[in-house]
Amino acid sequence: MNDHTTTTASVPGPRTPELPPPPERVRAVPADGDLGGQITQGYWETFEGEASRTGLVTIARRLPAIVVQVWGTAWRADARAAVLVAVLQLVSAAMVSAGLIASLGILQKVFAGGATGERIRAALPALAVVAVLLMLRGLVDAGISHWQARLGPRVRQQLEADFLALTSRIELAAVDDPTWADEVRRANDRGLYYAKESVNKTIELASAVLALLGAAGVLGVLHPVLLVLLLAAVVPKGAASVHSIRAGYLSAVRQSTLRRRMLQFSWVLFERDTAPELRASNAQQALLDEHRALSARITDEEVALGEHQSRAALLGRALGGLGMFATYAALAWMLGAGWMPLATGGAAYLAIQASQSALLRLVIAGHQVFEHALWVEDLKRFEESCRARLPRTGAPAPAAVKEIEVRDVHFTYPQGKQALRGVSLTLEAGRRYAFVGANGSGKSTLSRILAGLYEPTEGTVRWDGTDVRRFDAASLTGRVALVLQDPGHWPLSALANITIGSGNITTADPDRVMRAVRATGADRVIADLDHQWDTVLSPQFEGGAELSDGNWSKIACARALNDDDAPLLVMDEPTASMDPLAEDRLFRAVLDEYAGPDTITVLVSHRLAPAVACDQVLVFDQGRIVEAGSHRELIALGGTYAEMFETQAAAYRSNR
Ligand SMILES: Nc1ncnc2c1ncn2[C@@H]1O[C@H](COP(=O)(O)OP(=O)(O)OP(=O)(O)O)[C@@H](O)[C@H]1O
Repeated sequence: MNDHTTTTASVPGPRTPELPPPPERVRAVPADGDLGGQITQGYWETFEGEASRTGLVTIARRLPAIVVQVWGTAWRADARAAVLVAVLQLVSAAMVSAGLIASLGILQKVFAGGATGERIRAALPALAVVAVLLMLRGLVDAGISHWQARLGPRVRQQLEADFLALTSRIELAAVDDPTWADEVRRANDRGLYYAKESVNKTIELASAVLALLGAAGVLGVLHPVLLVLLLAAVVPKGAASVHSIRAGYLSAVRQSTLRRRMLQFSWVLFERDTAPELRASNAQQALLDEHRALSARITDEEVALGEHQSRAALLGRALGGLGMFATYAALAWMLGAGWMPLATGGAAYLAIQASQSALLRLVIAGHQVFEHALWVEDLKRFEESCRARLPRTGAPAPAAVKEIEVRDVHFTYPQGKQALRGVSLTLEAGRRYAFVGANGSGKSTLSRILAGLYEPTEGTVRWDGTDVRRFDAASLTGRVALVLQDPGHWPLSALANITIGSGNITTADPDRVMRAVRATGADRVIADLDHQWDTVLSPQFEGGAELSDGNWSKIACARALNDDDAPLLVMDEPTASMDPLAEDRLFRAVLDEYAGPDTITVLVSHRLAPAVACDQVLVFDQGRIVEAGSHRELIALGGTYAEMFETQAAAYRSNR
């Protein structure tokens, strides 16, 4: 036996500090002002800094890369629709410009000298061009709607698929990180939506630019001064819009933590999990008050933002109105002074109208693309950070293992809690191990490290001498059959709830499944369901069912045992909710039937009866293994294990 797993004397862990009595006044959530700081300071500061550094020039510089990214997604989603939408939008914009030029031709003919009939006849060809263009544009616009209707949903599907494929694979430690929790919500709620919308918005922007170039070109030819004056009319409005977008964006980022906290209060008020206890403890009012307090802070922020935006819009409009007044005044003055013939004046009026509407479209589209670009950037930054936290790739983990060596393993959670402080042990095939010890002593953490869900912060885990970091992470977890302390309640059929343990919800090996459900007692649970194997284990589906906690545990254990090729079986408190007979039956099945000569079996349990049957018991205390040996050896040692065992045994005896 390895010297790390022989009987050891108790090692004292770090001292737990004294707990002072609680204050009379309870704080259910961090005090006012702490929310933004304590919970999210890290990401908030970085992000806010980033947003405030993002000026118009930077955005304009980044825009091409974003457009390429967005259109790359559109291309992957539906290449034909993407090309057609883009081309048709551009054709439509070109038609608007051509229509304007033809309209000018009509005006010039109508205002020229000669008899009215002749003038009308002279204008007829241009009129015909306008009519044909209008008709064709109607057709082109119908084509755009048709292809956009195909493209939009497919882009959404592609974006969601990319996003979920990435976020569902990211290493588990990242999911524990509260910064990630904020970012993933923001990316899901905003980033995906805006990324999808930005496909259309970039087209609108391009078509507005073309329309403006056409109209402004005409205006510039008629009189360049008009062009300058027109700019003075539109720039203030545009600046006000951009300012409002920036303020809205920064406000949304500021509120994201607050909103998440408020949503948590909404959920506990109406979700099923908390519904019984909410009513039993009459906690509704207390939680409603907390919700109201958080909601009031969001309301204040929204009101302040709305007021700020409307002030900016008012200023933009006032200045823009002055600019527009100056443009028309200049036109009138030119006509009055005889600088411009009436026909050209009419054309100029048309061109001003067209330029104004194109400029307005440009401002709105630019406004939206700018807003969308910030969120798309945010989404892309988030996806990039996820890519950096994807589990490692490498050689496939071996199908069999004779010895797993854990050497001086330390582990600290992202929240800063040190859960393991130098754990060493050797696990051998064909042997059964029991992890026991106080709550919070690190048993589950080590189980998850053994299962490949976490990587040690320090130290190594070796499979037959090979550091597991050389193995592909997914292939390693695939070699471990695992029952978690808090197993997933999958809203899937009973059968899929069992086969999902090996990553599969479409096929089953009937003999293997039957053996697993018999071993755990899940056979009787499933037999009792209305649609047996096909019953969806969620009451939120019609015909679905809810199981008791103990019965859920039987399903979770069957899920792990169905994966009986796995050389490592880890069961973390599998029987915590089971009745004594079910527990006894499960442990017998695991230890006698499943813990074969090629399997390393690890049981984590507070009930010590199965520890007696294990080959080795490892006692955890404050992140360390303080005792290791067989049941007999540890009883003889008279340490923590002996005390725990005697206390439990005495409790059972005294109850007889
Ligand atoms: N996801 C997490 N994020 C941060 N800290 C965690 C996380 N999970 C566990 N911890 C902390 O790590 C320490 C070890 O927890 P662990 O769950 O490994 O203990 P355990 O021995 O399995 O306890 P129990 O007997 O109560 O199941 C505890 O202090 C716990 O609060």
